[in-house]
Amino acid sequence: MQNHAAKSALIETGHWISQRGWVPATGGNFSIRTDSGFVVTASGYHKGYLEPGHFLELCADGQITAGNGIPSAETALHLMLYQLSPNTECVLHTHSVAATTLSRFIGDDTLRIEGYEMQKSLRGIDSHLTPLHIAIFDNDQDIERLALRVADHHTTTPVVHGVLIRGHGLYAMGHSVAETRRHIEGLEFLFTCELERIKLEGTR
Ligand SMILES: CSCCC(=O)C(=O)COP(=O)(O)O
Ligand SMILES: [Zn+2]
Repeated sequence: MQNHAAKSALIETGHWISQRGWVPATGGNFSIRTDSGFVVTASGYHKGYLEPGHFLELCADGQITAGNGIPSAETALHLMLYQLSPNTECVLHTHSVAATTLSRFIGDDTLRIEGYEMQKSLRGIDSHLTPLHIAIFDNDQDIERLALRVADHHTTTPVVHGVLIRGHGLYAMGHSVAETRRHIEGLEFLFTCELERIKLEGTR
């Protein structure tokens, strides 16, 4: 994809994600793999109101080649996800209430989801009986260290659809912008269902 088309796709994706309440304030960041490297959102902007000037262009090794401002504070994690999965074309990071609270409630390092038809919204899953495992990493203000922890985990348990950062949000990935959006939407739905289920079970 060319840089111009990538920025347009992320602006439209930002509207869509923001309308769902998944990127409040300045939360979240987005990127796409391009013909010349990557396009990533600049740091500190509201992702529902992105403009063409709110992006940085990076070359394949992550160095800035064009754009104003500073790249997202979480760029290192985006770059690591592309490095781990050569077929990944887009990474979308959200700060939804469901992803933030569920990742804090689950004390384990994995969220296990099973029994939902909507698991089939994720690439490679064709039954509600196929267990879905989403890794949860403790949050860290040192994003390069966090990215290395994700890489270390990936060596034994490949990251396929995305990861949760505890008390922070979701990183979703896909082989196209459309697939990444479908993964975000499917995962957010599943997280909301799990939160509701946990709340209901508490009243039993
Ligand atoms: C209040 S948002 C805190 C930073 C963050 O987690 C995020 O997703 C946005 O950071 P960016 O530098 O990409 O704007
Ligand atoms: Zn974030």
